[in-house]
Amino acid sequence: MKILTSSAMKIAESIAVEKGSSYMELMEQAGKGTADRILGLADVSGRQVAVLCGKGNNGGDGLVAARYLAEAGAEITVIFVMGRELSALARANLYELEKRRVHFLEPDAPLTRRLEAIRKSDVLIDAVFGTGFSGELPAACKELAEAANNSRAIKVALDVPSGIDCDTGLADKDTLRADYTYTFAALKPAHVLKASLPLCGKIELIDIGIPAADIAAIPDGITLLSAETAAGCIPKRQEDSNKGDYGKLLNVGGCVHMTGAVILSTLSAMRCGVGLVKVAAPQPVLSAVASHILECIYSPLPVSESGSISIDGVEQLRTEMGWATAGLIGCGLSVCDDTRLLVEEVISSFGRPLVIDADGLNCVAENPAMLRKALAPVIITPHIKEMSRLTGLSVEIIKNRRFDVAAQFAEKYGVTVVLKDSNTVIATPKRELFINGNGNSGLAKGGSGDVLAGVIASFLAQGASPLAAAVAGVFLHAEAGDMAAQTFTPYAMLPSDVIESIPFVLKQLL
Ligand SMILES: NC(=O)C1=CN([C@@H]2O[C@H](COP(=O)(O)OP(=O)(O)OC[C@H]3O[C@@H](n4cnc5c(N)ncnc54)[C@H](O)[C@@H]3O)[C@@H](O)[C@H]2O)[C@@H](O)CC1
Ligand SMILES: Nc1ncnc2c1ncn2[C@@H]1O[C@H](COP(=O)(O)OP(=O)(O)O)[C@@H](O)[C@H]1O
Ligand SMILES: [K+]
Repeated sequence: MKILTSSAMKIAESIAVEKGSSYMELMEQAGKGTADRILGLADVSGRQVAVLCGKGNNGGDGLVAARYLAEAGAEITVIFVMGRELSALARANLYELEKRRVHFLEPDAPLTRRLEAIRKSDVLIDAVFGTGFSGELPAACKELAEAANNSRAIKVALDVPSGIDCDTGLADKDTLRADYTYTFAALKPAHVLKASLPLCGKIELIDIGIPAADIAAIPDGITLLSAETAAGCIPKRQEDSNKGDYGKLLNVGGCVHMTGAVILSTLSAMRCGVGLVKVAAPQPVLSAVASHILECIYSPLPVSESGSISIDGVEQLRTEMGWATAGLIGCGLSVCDDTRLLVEEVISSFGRPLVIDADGLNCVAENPAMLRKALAPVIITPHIKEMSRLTGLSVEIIKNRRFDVAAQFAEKYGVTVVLKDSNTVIATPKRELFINGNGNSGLAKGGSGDVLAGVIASFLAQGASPLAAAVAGVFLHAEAGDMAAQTFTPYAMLPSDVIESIPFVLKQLL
Protein backbone atom coordinates (compact mmCIF):
# COMPACT_ATOMS: atom_id res chain seq x y z
CA MET A 1 0.00 0.00 0.00
CA LYS A 2 1.24 3.50 -0.88
CA ILE A 3 1.43 6.22 1.73
CA LEU A 4 1.44 9.81 0.52
CA THR A 5 2.94 12.84 2.23
CA SER A 6 1.06 16.13 2.02
CA SER A 7 3.07 17.22 -1.02
CA ALA A 8 2.62 13.84 -2.77
CA MET A 9 -1.10 14.11 -2.01
CA LYS A 10 -1.20 17.46 -3.82
CA ILE A 11 0.36 15.75 -6.85
CA ALA A 12 -2.28 12.98 -6.70
CA GLU A 13 -4.97 15.63 -6.51
CA SER A 14 -3.62 17.56 -9.50
CA ILE A 15 -3.32 14.36 -11.56
CA ALA A 16 -6.96 13.59 -10.77
CA VAL A 17 -7.95 17.10 -11.89
CA GLU A 18 -5.89 16.78 -15.11
CA LYS A 19 -7.77 13.56 -15.81
CA GLY A 20 -11.14 15.28 -15.63
CA SER A 21 -12.10 15.48 -11.98
CA SER A 22 -12.19 18.83 -10.15
CA TYR A 23 -11.06 20.02 -6.74
CA MET A 24 -14.73 20.61 -5.92
CA GLU A 25 -15.62 17.04 -6.88
CA LEU A 26 -12.77 15.63 -4.74
CA MET A 27 -14.05 17.60 -1.75
CA GLU A 28 -17.59 16.46 -2.45
CA GLN A 29 -16.45 12.82 -2.43
CA ALA A 30 -14.45 13.33 0.78
CA GLY A 31 -17.43 14.90 2.57
CA LYS A 32 -19.97 12.45 1.21
CA GLY A 33 -17.74 9.47 2.03
CA THR A 34 -17.41 10.83 5.57
CA ALA A 35 -21.17 11.25 5.97
CA ASP A 36 -21.79 7.72 4.64
CA ARG A 37 -19.37 6.26 7.18
CA ILE A 38 -20.93 8.23 10.03
CA LEU A 39 -24.38 7.05 8.97
CA GLY A 40 -23.00 3.52 9.14
CA LEU A 41 -21.94 4.17 12.74
CA ALA A 42 -25.09 5.77 14.10
CA ASP A 43 -28.59 6.89 13.22
CA VAL A 44 -28.11 10.67 13.28
CA SER A 45 -31.76 11.61 12.80
CA GLY A 46 -32.64 14.18 15.47
CA ARG A 47 -29.16 13.81 17.01
CA GLN A 48 -26.65 16.59 17.62
CA VAL A 49 -23.70 16.76 15.22
CA ALA A 50 -21.07 19.43 15.86
CA VAL A 51 -18.54 20.30 13.15
CA LEU A 52 -15.33 21.97 14.28
CA CYS A 53 -14.55 23.84 11.09
CA GLY A 54 -11.16 25.29 10.11
CA LYS A 55 -10.38 27.79 7.36
CA GLY A 56 -8.83 25.41 4.85
CA ASN A 57 -10.09 22.57 2.73
CA ASN A 58 -10.27 20.24 5.71
CA GLY A 59 -13.02 22.55 6.95
CA GLY A 60 -14.59 22.32 3.48
CA ASP A 61 -14.77 18.53 3.79
CA GLY A 62 -16.52 18.97 7.13
CA LEU A 63 -19.07 21.34 5.59
CA VAL A 64 -19.88 18.85 2.81
CA ALA A 65 -20.29 16.07 5.39
CA ALA A 66 -22.56 18.38 7.41
CA ARG A 67 -24.79 18.91 4.36
CA TYR A 68 -25.31 15.17 3.85
CA LEU A 69 -25.87 14.58 7.57
CA ALA A 70 -28.40 17.45 7.68
CA GLU A 71 -30.24 15.74 4.83
CA ALA A 72 -30.29 12.59 6.99
CA GLY A 73 -32.02 14.57 9.74
CA ALA A 74 -29.12 15.49 12.02
CA GLU A 75 -29.18 18.73 14.05
CA ILE A 76 -26.00 20.38 12.80
CA THR A 77 -23.95 23.02 14.60
CA VAL A 78 -20.93 24.38 12.74
CA ILE A 79 -18.34 25.96 15.01
CA PHE A 80 -15.92 28.22 13.12
CA VAL A 81 -12.71 27.61 15.04
CA MET A 82 -10.30 29.73 13.02
CA GLY A 83 -12.60 32.49 11.77
CA ARG A 84 -15.02 32.69 8.90
CA GLU A 85 -12.65 33.62 6.07
CA LEU A 86 -12.60 30.21 4.43
CA SER A 87 -10.71 28.84 1.42
CA ALA A 88 -12.58 29.27 -1.87
CA LEU A 89 -13.70 25.63 -1.97
CA ALA A 90 -14.81 25.64 1.64
CA ARG A 91 -16.65 28.94 1.07
CA ALA A 92 -18.60 27.46 -1.83
CA ASN A 93 -19.68 24.58 0.38
CA LEU A 94 -20.58 26.93 3.22
CA TYR A 95 -22.86 28.76 0.77
CA GLU A 96 -24.60 25.45 0.01
CA LEU A 97 -24.93 24.61 3.69
CA GLU A 98 -26.38 28.01 4.56
CA LYS A 99 -29.42 27.04 2.48
CA ARG A 100 -30.17 24.29 5.04
CA ARG A 101 -31.49 24.54 8.59
CA VAL A 102 -28.10 24.56 10.25
CA HIS A 103 -26.86 26.37 13.32
CA PHE A 104 -23.64 28.40 12.94
CA LEU A 105 -21.52 29.53 15.84
CA GLU A 106 -19.58 32.56 14.67
CA PRO A 107 -15.96 33.09 15.71
CA ASP A 108 -17.04 35.78 18.18
CA ALA A 109 -19.72 33.60 19.83
CA PRO A 110 -19.11 33.29 23.57
CA LEU A 111 -16.79 30.45 24.49
CA THR A 112 -19.44 28.98 26.79
CA ARG A 113 -21.82 28.50 23.85
CA ARG A 114 -19.17 26.78 21.80
CA LEU A 115 -18.22 24.53 24.71
CA GLU A 116 -21.88 23.75 25.29
CA ALA A 117 -22.34 22.74 21.63
CA ILE A 118 -19.39 20.37 21.96
CA ARG A 119 -20.62 19.01 25.28
CA LYS A 120 -24.08 18.13 24.03
CA SER A 121 -23.01 16.69 20.66
CA ASP A 122 -23.58 13.02 19.81
CA VAL A 123 -21.15 13.14 16.91
CA LEU A 124 -18.21 15.54 16.75
CA ILE A 125 -16.48 16.10 13.41
CA ASP A 126 -12.93 17.43 13.63
CA ALA A 127 -12.44 19.41 10.43
CA VAL A 128 -10.11 22.10 11.75
CA PHE A 129 -6.78 21.09 10.19
CA GLY A 130 -5.80 18.34 7.77
CA THR A 131 -2.71 17.85 5.64
CA GLY A 132 -1.99 21.60 5.72
CA PHE A 133 -1.16 21.66 9.44
CA SER A 134 2.27 22.01 10.99
CA GLY A 135 3.58 23.50 14.22
CA GLU A 136 1.47 24.19 17.29
CA LEU A 137 -2.29 24.35 17.62
CA PRO A 138 -3.43 27.95 17.84
CA ALA A 139 -5.03 29.11 21.11
CA ALA A 140 -8.48 29.28 19.46
CA CYS A 141 -8.31 25.54 18.83
CA LYS A 142 -6.70 24.60 22.13
CA GLU A 143 -9.54 26.19 24.11
CA LEU A 144 -11.98 23.77 22.46
CA ALA A 145 -9.71 20.74 22.38
CA GLU A 146 -10.08 19.79 26.03
CA ALA A 147 -13.89 19.90 25.83
CA ALA A 148 -13.77 17.88 22.63
CA ASN A 149 -11.48 15.29 24.16
CA ASN A 150 -13.72 14.98 27.21
CA SER A 151 -16.95 14.85 25.25
CA ARG A 152 -19.01 11.66 25.15
CA ALA A 153 -19.58 12.14 21.39
CA ILE A 154 -18.32 9.81 18.70
CA LYS A 155 -15.27 11.78 17.55
CA VAL A 156 -14.49 11.63 13.85
CA ALA A 157 -11.34 13.31 12.52
CA LEU A 158 -11.16 14.17 8.84
CA ASP A 159 -7.85 13.16 7.23
CA VAL A 160 -5.86 13.54 10.48
CA PRO A 161 -6.81 14.60 14.00
CA SER A 162 -6.19 18.36 14.21
CA GLY A 163 -2.84 19.02 15.87
CA ILE A 164 -0.92 16.28 14.05
CA ASP A 165 1.58 17.07 11.32
CA CYS A 166 0.61 14.43 8.78
CA ASP A 167 4.14 14.02 7.39
CA THR A 168 6.10 13.76 10.64
CA GLY A 169 3.50 12.44 13.08
CA LEU A 170 4.47 15.25 15.47
CA ALA A 171 1.44 15.95 17.63
CA ASP A 172 0.57 19.02 19.67
CA LYS A 173 -0.18 17.95 23.26
CA ASP A 174 -3.75 19.26 22.84
CA THR A 175 -4.42 17.29 19.66
CA LEU A 176 -8.04 16.25 19.27
CA ARG A 177 -8.16 12.51 19.97
CA ALA A 178 -10.34 10.70 17.49
CA ASP A 179 -12.37 7.53 17.75
CA TYR A 180 -12.29 7.34 13.97
CA THR A 181 -10.04 8.99 11.42
CA TYR A 182 -11.36 9.03 7.88
CA THR A 183 -8.57 9.75 5.49
CA PHE A 184 -8.86 10.48 1.81
CA ALA A 185 -7.38 8.68 -1.21
CA ALA A 186 -4.29 7.32 0.62
CA LEU A 187 -2.88 6.89 4.10
CA LYS A 188 -0.50 9.65 5.23
CA PRO A 189 2.67 8.95 7.29
CA ALA A 190 0.88 10.03 10.49
CA HIS A 191 -1.46 7.04 10.11
CA VAL A 192 1.48 4.67 10.44
CA LEU A 193 4.00 6.53 12.62
CA LYS A 194 3.80 5.33 16.19
CA ALA A 195 3.94 8.87 17.64
CA SER A 196 0.58 9.81 16.09
CA LEU A 197 -1.13 6.45 15.52
CA PRO A 198 -2.67 6.18 19.01
CA LEU A 199 -4.40 9.55 18.52
CA CYS A 200 -6.16 8.47 15.32
CA GLY A 201 -8.51 5.80 16.66
CA LYS A 202 -9.74 3.47 13.92
CA ILE A 203 -8.35 4.61 10.59
CA GLU A 204 -10.48 4.18 7.50
CA LEU A 205 -9.59 5.06 3.93
CA ILE A 206 -12.20 6.87 1.87
CA ASP A 207 -12.15 6.65 -1.91
CA ILE A 208 -12.52 10.11 -3.43
CA GLY A 209 -12.29 8.91 -7.02
CA ILE A 210 -8.49 8.85 -7.48
CA PRO A 211 -7.69 5.41 -8.95
CA ALA A 212 -5.35 3.20 -6.90
CA ALA A 213 -3.09 2.83 -9.97
CA ASP A 214 -2.57 6.61 -10.07
CA ILE A 215 -1.71 6.66 -6.38
CA ALA A 216 0.70 3.75 -6.79
CA ALA A 217 2.43 5.63 -9.63
CA ILE A 218 3.18 8.80 -7.63
CA PRO A 219 7.01 8.81 -7.55
CA ASP A 220 7.24 10.21 -4.02
CA GLY A 221 4.93 7.58 -2.55
CA ILE A 222 6.13 5.50 0.39
CA THR A 223 5.31 1.79 0.43
CA LEU A 224 4.00 0.34 3.68
CA LEU A 225 5.67 -3.04 4.23
CA SER A 226 3.26 -5.96 4.29
CA ALA A 227 3.54 -9.69 4.97
CA GLU A 228 2.90 -10.33 1.29
CA THR A 229 5.67 -8.02 0.10
CA ALA A 230 8.12 -9.39 2.66
CA ALA A 231 7.29 -13.01 1.79
CA GLY A 232 7.96 -12.27 -1.88
CA CYS A 233 11.44 -10.98 -0.99
CA ILE A 234 12.63 -14.07 0.90
CA PRO A 235 15.02 -16.17 -1.23
CA LYS A 236 13.53 -19.45 -2.46
CA ARG A 237 14.90 -22.91 -1.56
CA GLN A 238 15.14 -25.98 -3.78
CA GLU A 239 15.00 -29.56 -2.55
CA ASP A 240 17.89 -30.49 -4.86
CA SER A 241 20.43 -28.25 -3.16
CA ASN A 242 23.35 -28.14 -0.74
CA LYS A 243 24.74 -25.62 1.73
CA GLY A 244 26.80 -24.00 -1.00
CA ASP A 245 23.57 -22.90 -2.67
CA TYR A 246 22.55 -20.73 0.29
CA GLY A 247 25.49 -18.45 0.62
CA LYS A 248 28.48 -17.94 2.90
CA LEU A 249 28.21 -15.04 5.32
CA LEU A 250 31.32 -13.50 6.86
CA ASN A 251 30.36 -11.84 10.15
CA VAL A 252 33.13 -9.49 11.29
CA GLY A 253 32.71 -8.03 14.77
CA GLY A 254 33.06 -8.49 18.49
CA CYS A 255 35.56 -7.20 21.02
CA VAL A 256 36.45 -8.53 24.45
CA HIS A 257 33.90 -6.37 26.26
CA MET A 258 31.07 -6.97 23.75
CA THR A 259 30.78 -10.63 22.91
CA GLY A 260 26.98 -11.00 22.67
CA ALA A 261 26.40 -8.90 19.55
CA VAL A 262 28.08 -11.26 17.06
CA ILE A 263 26.38 -14.20 18.73
CA LEU A 264 22.97 -12.62 18.21
CA SER A 265 23.64 -11.64 14.59
CA THR A 266 25.11 -15.06 13.77
CA LEU A 267 22.16 -16.92 15.30
CA SER A 268 19.57 -14.74 13.55
CA ALA A 269 21.41 -15.12 10.23
CA MET A 270 21.40 -18.90 10.60
CA ARG A 271 17.69 -18.92 11.50
CA CYS A 272 17.01 -17.18 8.17
CA GLY A 273 18.43 -19.84 5.91
CA VAL A 274 22.06 -18.97 5.09
CA GLY A 275 24.26 -21.98 4.22
CA LEU A 276 27.30 -21.09 6.30
CA VAL A 277 28.32 -18.34 8.70
CA LYS A 278 31.95 -17.66 9.53
CA VAL A 279 32.55 -15.41 12.53
CA ALA A 280 35.72 -13.34 12.22
CA ALA A 281 36.44 -12.00 15.70
CA PRO A 282 39.15 -11.81 18.37
CA GLN A 283 39.90 -15.22 19.89
CA PRO A 284 38.28 -14.50 23.33
CA VAL A 285 35.06 -13.55 21.54
CA LEU A 286 35.12 -16.80 19.58
CA SER A 287 35.27 -18.81 22.83
CA ALA A 288 31.99 -17.16 23.84
CA VAL A 289 30.50 -17.75 20.39
CA ALA A 290 31.51 -21.43 20.54
CA SER A 291 29.77 -21.90 23.86
CA HIS A 292 26.50 -20.61 22.36
CA ILE A 293 26.50 -21.74 18.73
CA LEU A 294 27.34 -25.16 17.36
CA GLU A 295 26.70 -24.52 13.69
CA CYS A 296 29.01 -21.66 12.66
CA ILE A 297 32.69 -21.66 11.74
CA TYR A 298 35.45 -19.33 12.94
CA SER A 299 38.25 -17.11 11.88
CA PRO A 300 40.22 -16.10 15.00
CA LEU A 301 41.70 -12.63 14.52
CA PRO A 302 44.48 -11.00 16.55
CA VAL A 303 43.40 -8.78 19.45
CA SER A 304 44.47 -5.14 19.78
CA GLU A 305 45.52 -3.65 23.14
CA SER A 306 42.02 -2.24 23.60
CA GLY A 307 40.48 -5.69 23.11
CA SER A 308 39.14 -5.17 19.57
CA ILE A 309 40.20 -6.79 16.29
CA SER A 310 43.79 -5.68 15.60
CA ILE A 311 44.81 -4.18 12.26
CA ASP A 312 47.40 -6.98 12.17
CA GLY A 313 44.50 -9.23 11.15
CA VAL A 314 43.98 -7.38 7.87
CA GLU A 315 45.66 -10.00 5.63
CA GLN A 316 43.66 -12.82 7.19
CA LEU A 317 40.48 -10.78 6.74
CA ARG A 318 41.30 -10.26 3.05
CA THR A 319 41.50 -14.03 2.62
CA GLU A 320 38.17 -14.54 4.42
CA MET A 321 36.53 -11.92 2.20
CA GLY A 322 37.45 -14.05 -0.80
CA TRP A 323 35.49 -16.93 0.73
CA ALA A 324 32.20 -15.12 1.45
CA THR A 325 29.17 -14.37 -0.71
CA ALA A 326 28.14 -11.52 1.60
CA GLY A 327 29.46 -9.74 4.67
CA LEU A 328 28.31 -8.14 7.89
CA ILE A 329 30.58 -5.82 9.80
CA GLY A 330 30.05 -3.89 12.98
CA CYS A 331 28.17 -5.90 15.63
CA GLY A 332 30.08 -5.38 18.91
CA LEU A 333 33.12 -4.24 16.90
CA SER A 334 34.01 -1.18 19.07
CA VAL A 335 35.46 2.03 17.66
CA CYS A 336 39.23 2.60 17.68
CA ASP A 337 41.98 3.37 15.16
CA ASP A 338 42.38 -0.31 14.28
CA THR A 339 38.68 -0.96 13.64
CA ARG A 340 38.33 2.29 11.64
CA LEU A 341 41.11 1.10 9.31
CA LEU A 342 39.62 -2.38 9.09
CA VAL A 343 36.16 -1.09 8.23
CA GLU A 344 37.59 1.12 5.47
CA GLU A 345 39.58 -1.85 4.17
CA VAL A 346 36.49 -4.10 4.09
CA ILE A 347 34.37 -1.47 2.35
CA SER A 348 36.95 -0.74 -0.30
CA SER A 349 38.14 -4.27 -1.06
CA PHE A 350 35.22 -6.62 -0.43
CA GLY A 351 33.66 -7.38 -3.78
CA ARG A 352 30.42 -8.82 -2.30
CA PRO A 353 27.28 -7.25 -0.83
CA LEU A 354 27.89 -5.94 2.66
CA VAL A 355 25.77 -4.92 5.67
CA ILE A 356 27.34 -2.28 7.89
CA ASP A 357 25.80 -2.01 11.36
CA ALA A 358 26.43 -0.44 14.75
CA ASP A 359 30.13 0.30 15.41
CA GLY A 360 30.84 -0.40 11.75
CA LEU A 361 28.79 2.74 11.09
CA ASN A 362 30.38 4.64 13.95
CA CYS A 363 33.75 3.88 12.31
CA VAL A 364 32.42 5.33 9.04
CA ALA A 365 30.88 8.41 10.68
CA GLU A 366 33.97 10.63 10.46
CA ASN A 367 34.23 10.03 6.74
CA PRO A 368 31.04 8.64 5.18
CA ALA A 369 32.50 9.32 1.72
CA MET A 370 34.39 6.03 2.14
CA LEU A 371 31.07 4.32 1.38
CA ARG A 372 31.51 5.40 -2.23
CA LYS A 373 34.60 3.18 -2.46
CA ALA A 374 32.47 0.03 -2.12
CA LEU A 375 32.87 -2.43 -4.99
CA ALA A 376 29.49 -4.08 -4.38
CA PRO A 377 26.13 -3.04 -2.87
CA VAL A 378 26.11 -1.82 0.72
CA ILE A 379 23.24 -1.77 3.20
CA ILE A 380 23.63 0.44 6.25
CA THR A 381 21.41 -0.11 9.30
CA PRO A 382 21.75 2.97 11.52
CA HIS A 383 19.37 3.82 14.34
CA ILE A 384 18.49 7.50 14.57
CA LYS A 385 21.49 8.38 16.76
CA GLU A 386 23.91 6.58 14.42
CA MET A 387 22.30 8.41 11.48
CA SER A 388 22.89 11.64 13.37
CA ARG A 389 26.60 10.76 13.63
CA LEU A 390 26.72 9.87 9.94
CA THR A 391 25.00 13.04 8.73
CA GLY A 392 25.78 15.62 11.39
CA LEU A 393 22.03 16.32 11.60
CA SER A 394 20.26 16.42 14.95
CA VAL A 395 18.15 13.51 16.15
CA GLU A 396 15.13 15.82 16.05
CA ILE A 397 15.68 16.79 12.42
CA ILE A 398 16.16 13.17 11.41
CA LYS A 399 12.96 12.11 13.17
CA ASN A 400 10.97 14.92 11.55
CA ARG A 401 12.43 14.48 8.07
CA ARG A 402 13.16 10.76 8.17
CA PHE A 403 12.08 10.03 4.59
CA ASP A 404 14.14 12.83 3.05
CA VAL A 405 17.17 12.20 5.26
CA ALA A 406 17.22 8.48 4.44
CA ALA A 407 16.58 9.04 0.74
CA GLN A 408 19.21 11.77 0.40
CA PHE A 409 21.87 9.70 2.17
CA ALA A 410 21.04 6.67 0.04
CA GLU A 411 21.28 8.74 -3.13
CA LYS A 412 24.44 10.62 -2.11
CA TYR A 413 26.46 7.55 -1.14
CA GLY A 414 24.83 4.92 -3.35
CA VAL A 415 23.79 2.67 -0.45
CA THR A 416 20.54 1.14 0.80
CA VAL A 417 19.59 2.80 4.08
CA VAL A 418 17.66 1.00 6.80
CA LEU A 419 16.92 3.85 9.21
CA LYS A 420 15.83 2.07 12.38
CA ASP A 421 13.28 3.46 14.80
CA SER A 422 9.87 2.51 16.15
CA ASN A 423 8.93 2.78 12.47
CA THR A 424 11.90 1.74 10.36
CA VAL A 425 12.33 3.44 6.99
CA ILE A 426 14.13 1.86 4.03
CA ALA A 427 15.52 4.06 1.24
CA THR A 428 17.32 2.99 -1.92
CA PRO A 429 19.76 5.03 -4.05
CA LYS A 430 16.89 5.38 -6.56
CA ARG A 431 14.77 7.09 -3.89
CA GLU A 432 12.39 4.18 -3.42
CA LEU A 433 10.96 4.53 0.08
CA PHE A 434 9.40 1.99 2.43
CA ILE A 435 8.11 2.20 5.99
CA ASN A 436 7.45 -0.49 8.53
CA GLY A 437 4.37 -0.42 10.73
CA ASN A 438 4.79 -3.50 12.91
CA GLY A 439 7.13 -4.12 15.87
CA ASN A 440 6.73 -2.95 19.46
CA SER A 441 8.52 -1.32 22.39
CA GLY A 442 9.90 -4.70 23.48
CA LEU A 443 12.38 -4.29 20.61
CA ALA A 444 13.76 -1.15 22.26
CA LYS A 445 16.52 -3.15 23.98
CA GLY A 446 20.24 -3.63 23.44
CA GLY A 447 20.81 -6.44 20.97
CA SER A 448 17.65 -6.04 18.84
CA GLY A 449 19.62 -4.26 16.13
CA ASP A 450 22.18 -7.08 16.00
CA VAL A 451 19.36 -9.54 15.37
CA LEU A 452 18.08 -7.40 12.50
CA ALA A 453 21.56 -7.05 10.97
CA GLY A 454 21.96 -10.85 10.96
CA VAL A 455 18.57 -11.38 9.32
CA ILE A 456 19.27 -8.89 6.51
CA ALA A 457 22.81 -10.22 5.96
CA SER A 458 21.48 -13.77 5.78
CA PHE A 459 19.08 -12.91 2.96
CA LEU A 460 21.81 -10.93 1.20
CA ALA A 461 24.20 -13.91 1.39
CA GLN A 462 21.49 -16.12 -0.17
CA GLY A 463 21.36 -13.85 -3.20
CA ALA A 464 18.51 -11.45 -2.38
CA SER A 465 18.94 -7.94 -3.79
CA PRO A 466 19.81 -5.29 -1.18
CA LEU A 467 16.26 -3.95 -1.33
CA ALA A 468 14.67 -7.40 -1.04
CA ALA A 469 16.98 -8.32 1.86
CA ALA A 470 16.13 -5.08 3.66
CA VAL A 471 12.37 -5.40 3.08
CA ALA A 472 12.20 -9.06 4.12
CA GLY A 473 14.57 -8.48 7.05
CA VAL A 474 12.86 -5.43 8.52
CA PHE A 475 9.38 -6.92 8.32
CA LEU A 476 10.38 -10.37 9.59
CA HIS A 477 12.37 -8.92 12.50
CA ALA A 478 9.50 -6.70 13.65
CA GLU A 479 6.97 -9.49 13.22
CA ALA A 480 9.18 -11.84 15.26
CA GLY A 481 9.34 -9.05 17.85
CA ASP A 482 5.54 -8.92 17.93
CA MET A 483 5.34 -12.67 18.36
CA ALA A 484 7.89 -12.57 21.20
CA ALA A 485 5.87 -9.78 22.86
CA GLN A 486 2.71 -11.90 22.65
CA THR A 487 4.43 -14.68 24.56
CA PHE A 488 6.68 -12.76 26.93
CA THR A 489 5.25 -9.18 27.00
CA PRO A 490 7.28 -6.22 25.70
CA TYR A 491 8.83 -5.92 29.19
CA ALA A 492 10.24 -9.40 29.46
CA MET A 493 11.04 -10.33 25.88
CA LEU A 494 14.69 -10.42 24.91
CA PRO A 495 16.41 -10.16 21.54
CA SER A 496 17.14 -13.90 21.91
CA ASP A 497 13.37 -14.48 22.09
CA VAL A 498 13.03 -12.56 18.84
CA ILE A 499 15.47 -15.02 17.25
CA GLU A 500 13.48 -17.93 18.69
CA SER A 501 10.32 -16.49 17.10
CA ILE A 502 11.83 -16.24 13.61
CA PRO A 503 11.01 -19.89 12.67
CA PHE A 504 7.33 -19.37 13.53
CA VAL A 505 7.07 -16.13 11.59
CA LEU A 506 8.80 -17.75 8.61
CA LYS A 507 6.22 -20.55 8.78
CA GLN A 508 3.44 -17.98 8.59
CA LEU A 509 5.06 -16.00 5.79
CA LEU A 510 6.10 -18.83 3.49
N1 LIG B 1 -5.51 16.82 -1.35
C1 LIG B 1 -6.67 16.33 -1.77
O1 LIG B 1 -6.74 15.58 -2.73
C2 LIG B 1 -7.89 16.68 -1.06
C3 LIG B 1 -7.84 17.41 0.10
N2 LIG B 1 -8.92 17.57 0.84
C4 LIG B 1 -8.85 18.19 2.15
O2 LIG B 1 -8.03 19.29 2.17
C5 LIG B 1 -7.18 19.21 3.30
C6 LIG B 1 -5.98 20.05 3.06
O3 LIG B 1 -6.47 21.36 2.90
P1 LIG B 1 -5.57 22.64 3.07
O4 LIG B 1 -4.35 22.50 2.25
O5 LIG B 1 -6.46 23.81 2.83
O6 LIG B 1 -5.09 22.57 4.57
P2 LIG B 1 -5.90 22.48 5.95
O7 LIG B 1 -7.37 22.51 5.76
O8 LIG B 1 -5.30 21.36 6.68
O9 LIG B 1 -5.54 23.83 6.70
C7 LIG B 1 -4.52 24.61 6.29
C8 LIG B 1 -4.67 26.00 6.87
O10 LIG B 1 -4.24 25.97 8.20
C9 LIG B 1 -3.18 26.88 8.37
N3 LIG B 1 -2.28 26.34 9.38
C10 LIG B 1 -1.38 25.34 9.26
N4 LIG B 1 -0.73 25.13 10.42
C11 LIG B 1 -1.23 26.02 11.30
C12 LIG B 1 -0.96 26.32 12.68
N5 LIG B 1 -0.03 25.64 13.38
N6 LIG B 1 -1.66 27.31 13.26
C13 LIG B 1 -2.59 28.01 12.58
N7 LIG B 1 -2.89 27.79 11.28
C14 LIG B 1 -2.22 26.80 10.65
C15 LIG B 1 -2.57 27.05 7.00
O11 LIG B 1 -1.89 28.27 6.89
C16 LIG B 1 -3.81 26.97 6.12
O12 LIG B 1 -4.47 28.20 6.07
C17 LIG B 1 -6.93 17.73 3.44
O13 LIG B 1 -6.49 17.36 4.71
C18 LIG B 1 -8.32 17.19 3.16
O14 LIG B 1 -9.11 17.21 4.32
C19 LIG B 1 -10.22 17.07 0.45
O15 LIG B 1 -11.00 18.16 0.09
C20 LIG B 1 -10.18 16.02 -0.60
C21 LIG B 1 -9.18 16.21 -1.62
N1 LIG C 1 9.38 1.07 20.00
C1 LIG C 1 9.76 0.27 19.00
N2 LIG C 1 8.84 -0.26 18.16
C2 LIG C 1 9.23 -1.07 17.15
N3 LIG C 1 10.52 -1.40 16.88
C3 LIG C 1 11.47 -0.90 17.66
C4 LIG C 1 11.15 -0.04 18.76
N4 LIG C 1 12.31 0.32 19.35
C5 LIG C 1 13.30 -0.29 18.67
N5 LIG C 1 12.80 -1.02 17.65
C6 LIG C 1 13.59 -1.83 16.69
O1 LIG C 1 14.58 -2.54 17.41
C7 LIG C 1 15.85 -2.45 16.77
C8 LIG C 1 16.81 -1.70 17.68
O2 LIG C 1 18.04 -1.54 17.05
P1 LIG C 1 19.29 -0.85 17.75
O3 LIG C 1 18.87 0.39 18.44
O4 LIG C 1 20.36 -0.78 16.75
O5 LIG C 1 19.65 -1.93 18.86
P2 LIG C 1 21.09 -2.46 19.34
O6 LIG C 1 22.14 -1.60 18.71
O7 LIG C 1 21.09 -2.30 20.80
O8 LIG C 1 21.15 -3.86 18.90
C9 LIG C 1 15.58 -1.76 15.44
O9 LIG C 1 15.33 -2.72 14.45
C10 LIG C 1 14.33 -0.93 15.72
O10 LIG C 1 13.58 -0.70 14.55
K1 LIG D 1 -8.90 17.14 10.98
